[in-house]
Amino acid sequence: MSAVIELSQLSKVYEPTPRWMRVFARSHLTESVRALDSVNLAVHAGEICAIVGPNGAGKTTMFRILVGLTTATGGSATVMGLDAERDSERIRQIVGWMPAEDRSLLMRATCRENLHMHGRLQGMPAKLLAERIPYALEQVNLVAQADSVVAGLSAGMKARLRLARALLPGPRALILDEPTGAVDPIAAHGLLELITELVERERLAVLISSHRLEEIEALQSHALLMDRGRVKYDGDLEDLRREWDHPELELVTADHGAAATIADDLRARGLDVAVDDLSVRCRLGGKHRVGAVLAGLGPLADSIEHVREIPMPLRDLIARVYTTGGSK
Ligand SMILES: Nc1ncnc2c1ncn2[C@@H]1O[C@H](COP(=O)(O)OP(=O)(O)OP(=O)(O)O)[C@@H](O)[C@H]1O
Repeated sequence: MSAVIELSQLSKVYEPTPRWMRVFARSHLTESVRALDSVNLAVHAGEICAIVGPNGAGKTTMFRILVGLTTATGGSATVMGLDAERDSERIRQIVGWMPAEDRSLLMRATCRENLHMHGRLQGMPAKLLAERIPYALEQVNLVAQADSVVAGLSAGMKARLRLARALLPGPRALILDEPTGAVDPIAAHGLLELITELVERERLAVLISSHRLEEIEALQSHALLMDRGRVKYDGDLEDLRREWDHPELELVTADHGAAATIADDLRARGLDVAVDDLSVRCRLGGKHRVGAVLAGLGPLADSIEHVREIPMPLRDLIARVYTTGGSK
């Protein structure tokens, strides 16, 4: 099956602002910035790919290239085989785009009016819009609010209206830049559930960026970890965990003497150990696996009452990928 969204060696360098323009520019570049450096990616129909990375990683630049708002300086970006630069008009008809900062909702207009105006600005004929607006409102559960003024809606509803806007053209791909940015955690959870259902129902290919890692984990998606324009990891979050997780092992012992003896034994095997009352904790990883660590305790294991393996939070897992530069 061929990919819906495909990036091949995609690169983008922002050139320094010419000297004569610096006087006029509010902010200007004195050196060139490599925002994307040979990025490869394939997202298929029905697949969500989470783009994760610190500020300046290149997420927004990638999205803007895909929707034709800026051009690449190397490589290519295609959606359903259409080139993001040459076929940008047609791409806009098959890609729904929800930008991160969006102050473009008309607060005094209704949801329906907002969708109508947006559709017209995108060049959609009125007849087509008359069909698409009720469909888009239904997809995001805003039918009851169709004629409500936007100013009176909750942040979660406003985010759903922005999603409805992205759905207007009947897209095959969705690009969502920080979709839950201004939304409280409960509404954010609802929005992500809605997106997941949509993807399954409509078989959309989705690129999504979020600074909230717990959300990305909940999506159970493919993940592209980026740093300063380069790809650090490309794969399933589950595989990422399998490869990089250094879980914490907690052994709860019967008495203080046993806790101290077990801690000494583990330290002698090179593990970093902390003792808290009857509980002995150590971080696993590398050659240290749970089974081997427990087996190595021999008869000492008889004094263990409870064993718990605590996975690393996704935040720490990703930090490990960024900081260790390849050694697991
Ligand atoms: N229009 C521009 N002109 C010059 N440099 C830019 C421009 N847009 C982005 N950059 C630079 O390109 C790099 C990547 O920025 P980009 O906004 O794509 O990253 P990001 O991962 O989306 O970051 P954030 O999470 O902060 O939005 C940064 O160093 C940024 O300063």
